[in-house]
Amino acid sequence: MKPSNKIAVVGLGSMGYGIAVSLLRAGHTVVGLDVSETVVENFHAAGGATDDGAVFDAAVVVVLNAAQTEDVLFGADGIVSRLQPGGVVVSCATVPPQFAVEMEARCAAQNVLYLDAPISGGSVKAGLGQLSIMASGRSEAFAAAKPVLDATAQTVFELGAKAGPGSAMKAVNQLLAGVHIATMAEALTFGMTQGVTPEKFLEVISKCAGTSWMLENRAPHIVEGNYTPHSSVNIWPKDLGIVLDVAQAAGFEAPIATAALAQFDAAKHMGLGTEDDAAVAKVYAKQAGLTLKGEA
Ligand SMILES: NC(=O)C1=CN([C@@H]2O[C@H](COP(=O)(O)OP(=O)(O)OC[C@H]3O[C@@H](n4cnc5c(N)ncnc54)[C@H](O)[C@@H]3O)[C@@H](O)[C@H]2O)C=CC1
Ligand SMILES: O=C(O)C(=O)[C@@H](O)CO
Repeated sequence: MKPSNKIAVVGLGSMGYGIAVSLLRAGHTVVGLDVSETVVENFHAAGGATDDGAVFDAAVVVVLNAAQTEDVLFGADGIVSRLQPGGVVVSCATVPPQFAVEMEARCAAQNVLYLDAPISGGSVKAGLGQLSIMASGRSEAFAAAKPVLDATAQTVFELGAKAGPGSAMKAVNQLLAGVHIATMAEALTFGMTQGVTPEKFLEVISKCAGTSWMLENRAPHIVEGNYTPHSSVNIWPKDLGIVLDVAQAAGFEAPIATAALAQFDAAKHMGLGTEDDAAVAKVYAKQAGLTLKGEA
């Protein structure tokens, strides 16, 4: 790609918005696309370019799931048809590995490269251009995506020469991440039954061996009673569903991931799907008759 590239970012949510801002900061011309007009307008105000209909060098796709990704790539006005020959799709949503394999083949049929590029680090690191990216794809896809990766990632793991291994590694991460969030909520509310306040839990356990990245990232949301979604409850039935589907296909039992999924499913059924995933604590609080900050 040229020094200043024309890049589309499709999906300006918790992760995509920060990715788009990081690309702007690196000097690229960035068109932000989303079904929400409000976030598109916000991105324009932050320096996003107007879509003039011209072709893109790269499209970074950061929508929620596989169905949305497929629609964005190949549906009506699909972004693949807007890429120049040899342009690249950087596919960042968490999707099943086999889906990534299929998208790579369909892109190749239209002379477009595909990088399987799931992300980790949360919305703050997305905005700072400090994500970890678990990437796999052809060397040409890595080369075409380099300006995007340089602007958005602290660490790019090159996990294979075809799509699939990137998403497989992301599934491994999601097994841990989902279990860690649910376990943090379980321990925090268990502590409340023993007179340990959420504030004291966060202060003490974050400095002890039971801590985790997710505990330190998500427990403050419970302490503050602020469930504005940085990563929604709805992500977890999807991601742990992917984990368990992959596990089942491999003949592998994952009982702890299964238990965590049940807690996120319960949160979703309580109407908490669009809240921050720390709201899984409300499932435990309800069962135990506890009141969390911000709850009536
Ligand atoms: N939030 C997080 O901390 C992390 C999320 N992820 C993954 O990244 C992906 C994005 O996650 P979030 O940003 O949290 O989701 P989000 O729900 O905040 O953002 C998704 C955005 O895509 C937009 N969208 C949906 N369909 C569209 C379409 N057809 N065309 C244009 N825009 C469309 C939505 O309006 C929304 O703004 C997911 O696959 C998630 O699992 C990965 C790592 C961290
Ligand atoms: O950052 C990650 O890795 C994650 O998948 C979570 O923050 C889930 O949304």
